[in-house]
Amino acid sequence: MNSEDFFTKLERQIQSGNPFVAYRNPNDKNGLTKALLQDTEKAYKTSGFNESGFVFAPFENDNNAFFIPSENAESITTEYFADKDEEVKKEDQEFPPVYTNAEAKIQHEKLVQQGIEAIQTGEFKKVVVSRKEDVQTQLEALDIFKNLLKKYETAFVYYWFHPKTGIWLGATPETLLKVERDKFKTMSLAGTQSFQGTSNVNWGEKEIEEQQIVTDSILENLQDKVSGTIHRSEPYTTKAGNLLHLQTDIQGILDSEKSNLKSLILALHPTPAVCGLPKKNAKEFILKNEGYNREFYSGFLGEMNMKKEIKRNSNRRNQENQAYASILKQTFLFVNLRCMKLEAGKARLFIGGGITKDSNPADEWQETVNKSHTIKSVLVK
Ligand SMILES: C=C(O[C@@H]1C=C(C(=O)O)C=C[C@H]1O)C(=O)O
Repeated sequence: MNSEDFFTKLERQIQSGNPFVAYRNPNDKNGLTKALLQDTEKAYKTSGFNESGFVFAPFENDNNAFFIPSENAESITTEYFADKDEEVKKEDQEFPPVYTNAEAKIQHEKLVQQGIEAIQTGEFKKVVVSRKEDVQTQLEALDIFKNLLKKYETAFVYYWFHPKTGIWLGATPETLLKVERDKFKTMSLAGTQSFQGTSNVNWGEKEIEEQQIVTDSILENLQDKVSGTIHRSEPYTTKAGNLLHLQTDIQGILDSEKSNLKSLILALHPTPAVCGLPKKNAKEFILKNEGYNREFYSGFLGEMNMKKEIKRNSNRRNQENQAYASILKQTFLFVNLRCMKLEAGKARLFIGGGITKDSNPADEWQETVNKSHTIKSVLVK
């Protein structure tokens, strides 16, 4: 449908108070933006991950993953492209004043210091600590969503609403897991620096080690679930908004006797990109010391066992050019980063960063400030 109709439908759904999700997968060449509109306010949960729909899972508590079942939702799509002129205008815009709350800074630096000390005593090798920040905004959620769509073509952009979770929006650069037939893809993403006009940059030892920990852990956790070798790229620099990260692409073939979607999710989530290593100790540290509830930040979300129709010609020389369609199931999950929870006039931002033995508390604070720009820049008209 055309974009106007798509957004009108979405507006009606918002008014109805029933759950929905609207989203666009990264780098979609057609700008394909989809929505699933649930027809009742019922809360569906999944713990088996074998249903078809859109899943929205928190950082912690495996039995609390919400989902919108395909069979109980209307599916609509549109091809939405950013108006380039409008986009340029946005790029020119100043970020809202950088939020410098002295107390928040002291608190975060203290948390980082605690993390470093726990690493020194051997509790774990890496931990990801985060904070929340509340920002005023006059914008409606739908306008924020449009801003995200316009600004972040390479990210997974979404707008989720459920009466039980509230409104969440984000633009995440991180794939948790993509599965199509027996092929899977994931990534190791860590290490951050500000984008200063070029992606041709050097990385320090701290960032290289921090990202290597994520790669090694993903490879180890997937080892007994695949058939044959797991392929991985060299680490490379990738751009996400105003930031650069180190990324390694990981892919392979699944062994269907040894794995299913649930076992893969449990093996990966939460990766050391958002939790730490070893997982258990790092998670305990986070839950005990962060001092707030992450809720769905650093959880995961996306299409789960969604039917996808592949059209292809049976024979190129076929004069009738008859198309044959085959249906396959696709899962495309992302880590919920660079996100916010929206309440009346207020956006709660969630931002974190990985701590290793070489971390510096003041730098880690600055990293969270830089990361918060991804979201802050879409909260202005
Ligand atoms: C935890 C976040 O990001 C993660 C942590 C990173 C880091 O520590 O350098 C980089 C990318 C993400 O994997 C966040 O954005 O909140």
